[in-house]
Amino acid sequence: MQNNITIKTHKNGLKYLDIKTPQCKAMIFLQGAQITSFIPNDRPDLLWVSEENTYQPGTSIRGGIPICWPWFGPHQDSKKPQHGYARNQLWELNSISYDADTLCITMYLPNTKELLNQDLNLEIVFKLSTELQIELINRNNSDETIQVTQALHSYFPVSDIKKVKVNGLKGAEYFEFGKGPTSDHEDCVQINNETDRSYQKVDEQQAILDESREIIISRINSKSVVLWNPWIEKSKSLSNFSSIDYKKMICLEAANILDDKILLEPNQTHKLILMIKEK
Ligand SMILES: O=P(O)(O)OC[C@H]1O[C@@H](O)[C@H](O)[C@@H](O)[C@@H]1O
Repeated sequence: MQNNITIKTHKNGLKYLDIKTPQCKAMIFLQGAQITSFIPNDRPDLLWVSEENTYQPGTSIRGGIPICWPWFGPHQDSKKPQHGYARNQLWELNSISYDADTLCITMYLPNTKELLNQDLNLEIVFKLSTELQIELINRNNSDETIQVTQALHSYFPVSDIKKVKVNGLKGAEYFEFGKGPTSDHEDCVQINNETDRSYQKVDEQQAILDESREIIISRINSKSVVLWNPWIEKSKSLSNFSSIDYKKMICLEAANILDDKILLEPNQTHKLILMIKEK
């Protein structure tokens, strides 16, 4: 099969890259530079996306990997959007190349100066082969230190949330939002209720152990991990999310938040790398 990359229009007008290579299939929306599907050859999708999505321009798609930037969670100023600007903005496509079985797509967020009133650049690189690699690159072009919190808010599909285990978090300190600190002593974390945890200074690799497969998530320059499932009550207040969606997904997010915030010096660059594959 040849590489086949086309720009298509989804319902309600959102544009996305429809990608087919000999190694994988994928969908990346220009809004939010949001990848919503990554299918390595002949395997099930490694990303989850809700069927409830309305794909409205300006509204974050529920699923795939939304980008939280330049802040994570709610802003002190309640007029500013939860999880920052990047996920709802239109990104520009910069380049597409194919080398050594890997398709490389680079995009950048335009107009960051106007949005933030700060000279901070954000770029993303998708490297697609039988594995998915994403690089999120911040560059401070100003002469002042800039603080950033961020996450690649990955939604993963699971067969049944009650049967899923997550390893790689043993001993790491976490804050259940609003409470903490606490830490896990078990080899694996299991989810039985609403879970919204930020693990700090945590190992660089976790795995989601599902009945029939294992998804391996590795991170570089991402000191925090957010583990999230809204369970039943919280689901009711979420956009683009059905009452049973919580059973079929788990978020394990490559992040730098709370005490792991990034302090970017003038002219400094920070590159977070996330790698996702099936074992
Ligand atoms: O509904 P949103 O804005 O996409 O946020 C979803 C969730 O994202 C998680 O990363 C946060 O830890 C949760 O607190 C939040 O509820």
